[in-house]
Amino acid sequence: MSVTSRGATVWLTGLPSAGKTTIARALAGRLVEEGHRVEVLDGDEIREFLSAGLGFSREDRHTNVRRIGFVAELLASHGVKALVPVIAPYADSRDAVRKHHEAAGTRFLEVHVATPVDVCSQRDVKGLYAKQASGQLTGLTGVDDPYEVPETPDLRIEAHQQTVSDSAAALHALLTGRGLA
Ligand SMILES: Nc1ncnc2c1ncn2[C@@H]1O[C@H](COP(=O)(O)OS(=O)(=O)O)[C@@H](OP(=O)(O)O)[C@H]1O
Ligand SMILES: Nc1ncnc2c1ncn2[C@@H]1O[C@H](COP(=O)(O)OP(=O)(O)O)[C@@H](O)[C@H]1O
Repeated sequence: MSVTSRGATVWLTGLPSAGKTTIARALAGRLVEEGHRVEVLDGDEIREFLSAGLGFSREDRHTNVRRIGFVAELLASHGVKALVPVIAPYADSRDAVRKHHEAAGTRFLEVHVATPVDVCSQRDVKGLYAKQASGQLTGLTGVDDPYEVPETPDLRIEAHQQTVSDSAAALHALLTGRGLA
């Protein structure tokens, strides 16, 4: 089987505004150019459709992450590189997704986009950190809601210390090293 037809889920976990989506899309562009089939399962889009009605409680986040993991595995099992830029703040949810993939014999890579909260809050792409600071929002991941840092990710990207293109290249190298690119 060629590397382009080997499916895998690549989960990019990290805080809001860490750069998960930006890096996933940069990697996706490169993989598509090389002939891979790629889907980016973006958290916001999923929450509008597949997870409509779910909030940000621990239980709802767990449900959201497991649903996304289910869809990613289906795609990956059919030869797609499923790139998932979704916060997934709880280790047990991420483990459940990993186990689901292992049970199906589908590759799963966990990537921690480790941008620190002070950098994320300065970027504040969606204005969530400002809302939290002014009391209009509570339960923001990394501020007043938990983010359990992955202990042994397949790759940890210090994304604030390098360019988007460097981060995408590091991810691509991970895939190459695992026989997936
Ligand atoms: N309270 C709170 N905490 C964290 N994030 C919040 C919250 N409210 C809204 N958002 C926005 O929701 C986007 C999607 O979240 P996810 O589905 O990735 O989150 S989770 O894995 O279910 O925790 C997430 O997208 P990203 O910024 O792309 O990470 C946030 O912008
Ligand atoms: N080195 C970098 N790596 C990734 N994103 C960066 C970097 N420097 C600045 N950014 C910007 O930070 C923002 C990250 O937003 P986004 O990718 O939507 O984050 P997330 O999906 O983690 O919420 C984007 O506007 C991106 O252009």
